[in-house]
Amino acid sequence: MCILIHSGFVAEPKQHTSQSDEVEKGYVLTLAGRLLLKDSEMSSRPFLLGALDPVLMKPWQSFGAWFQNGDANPSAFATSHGKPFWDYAEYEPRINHLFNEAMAGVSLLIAKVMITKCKGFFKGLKSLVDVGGGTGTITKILANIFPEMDCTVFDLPHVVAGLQGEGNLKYIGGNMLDKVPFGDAVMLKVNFALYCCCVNQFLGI
Ligand SMILES: C[S@@+](CC[C@H](N)C(=O)[O-])C[C@H]1O[C@@H](n2cnc3c(N)ncnc32)[C@H](O)[C@@H]1O
Repeated sequence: MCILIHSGFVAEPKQHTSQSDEVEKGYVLTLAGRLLLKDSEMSSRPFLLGALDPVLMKPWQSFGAWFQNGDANPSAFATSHGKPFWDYAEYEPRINHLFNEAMAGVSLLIAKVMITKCKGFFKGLKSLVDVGGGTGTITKILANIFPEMDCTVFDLPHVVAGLQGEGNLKYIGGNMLDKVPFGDAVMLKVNFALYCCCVNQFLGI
């Protein structure tokens, strides 16, 4: 509880009992703490479950080997698992699903901040391509708000497999290293950094 209080997920308000001056101990969730609840509107739970999965934890133990010994792998993940993350996720449906859910969870918070703070940016655009757009959480919201804008979610084929676009939203599977279909605007987001900025904007932490 001390660690959770120190990191701002739980608070310990001072409560006085009515009869005496005795102080009762109690804990409440802070706004940040509520993001960890399963049923919270913008739950970060899938993101944490993803980050703490053994497959994604293992690379941290390979950092030493990756930095030293002239390791030519592109990442510590490849050192641990023999291939880069995206190639691994292509053949491991559990990891593909876990990762996509994690991204979709944090994307709701990102979308909320984008439409409250940056809505003006999208006004008047005829088309938009969300490169590396995952399962399209953010783009679906934008497509709804701007029905006149043609929206495309572009991601790896195994990520968008089986997803059906509707109205002004479509999905394209492909590798951005080969070909990116450019629109008026291209969104290319690094979720974690964006997420931290949004938490800061939204919750002030
Ligand atoms: C950090 S996630 C972003 C998720 C997404 N922005 C969202 O809101 O859910 C990065 C995304 O880039 C995709 N990606 C990685 N390499 C790619 C490539 N070469 N071509 C297309 N997409 C790629 C991944 O599949 C993943 O969905």
